[in-house]
Amino acid sequence: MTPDLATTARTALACLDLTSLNDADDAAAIGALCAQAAGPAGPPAALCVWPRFVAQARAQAPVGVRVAAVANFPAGGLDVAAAVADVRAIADAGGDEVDLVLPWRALQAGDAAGAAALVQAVRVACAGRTLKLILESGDLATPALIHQASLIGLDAGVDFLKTSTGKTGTGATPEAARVMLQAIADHPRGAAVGFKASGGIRKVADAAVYIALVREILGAAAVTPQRLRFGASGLLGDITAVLQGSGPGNTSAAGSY
Ligand SMILES: O=C[C@H](O)COP(=O)(O)O
Repeated sequence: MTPDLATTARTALACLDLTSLNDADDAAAIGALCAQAAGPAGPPAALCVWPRFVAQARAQAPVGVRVAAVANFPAGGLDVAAAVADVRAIADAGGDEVDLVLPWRALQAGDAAGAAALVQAVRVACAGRTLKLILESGDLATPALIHQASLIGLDAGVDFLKTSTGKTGTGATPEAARVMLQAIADHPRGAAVGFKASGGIRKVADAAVYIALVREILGAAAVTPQRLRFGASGLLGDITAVLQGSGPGNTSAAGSY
């Protein structure tokens, strides 16, 4: 049975990494993000910001909302020391989660070992924190490369596979999501790994597509913030509109998955 739009909106909110990763971000922008997280619809799963804003987000986010920050972002280079420095800055500022960009261009060029080495080094550097690996699936483009990138993350011990930075032409696609989800399902540690759709997700109807894929491939029990996230800078508005339009008593994020 297809969940109704309000149920989908509640699920999307509970699994939302409310994101602000603009070059022009300043303290006011992060303050506004934290205010959004405390809005009438209810709290998201996390905030996702630049490393320099982790301390402010930590101080201003509603209780229970996790703080994520990006590393090796957005370019996804091969500089291990710089990526590890990003992680250390996030950890020192109290961040809970790291969203790391895979060196996807290096992978495309045939340097899978170099890409894997950076992910492995970051996994060690952020031990104890949630690590999401951004594959930049829209640019990897082929199922074979998306699958290879997924295995790099799964073998390195990441906690989530994430589609996109939202900074290149193509963001999340159902086709790439299916490849990533199947890689998770087929991997020995897959039961402990989640999926994060990001890049261009603006409507609850967009989120419904990925919720259905997670339910189909990982099972209904995986449709929780522990195994499903949405990285989005422009989804909360539609979530709020759907929940407000669904009548009184439907503004809580708690809801069936
Ligand atoms: O998760 C991180 C992405 O930057 C979000 O992409 P978006 O701005 O298209 O929602």
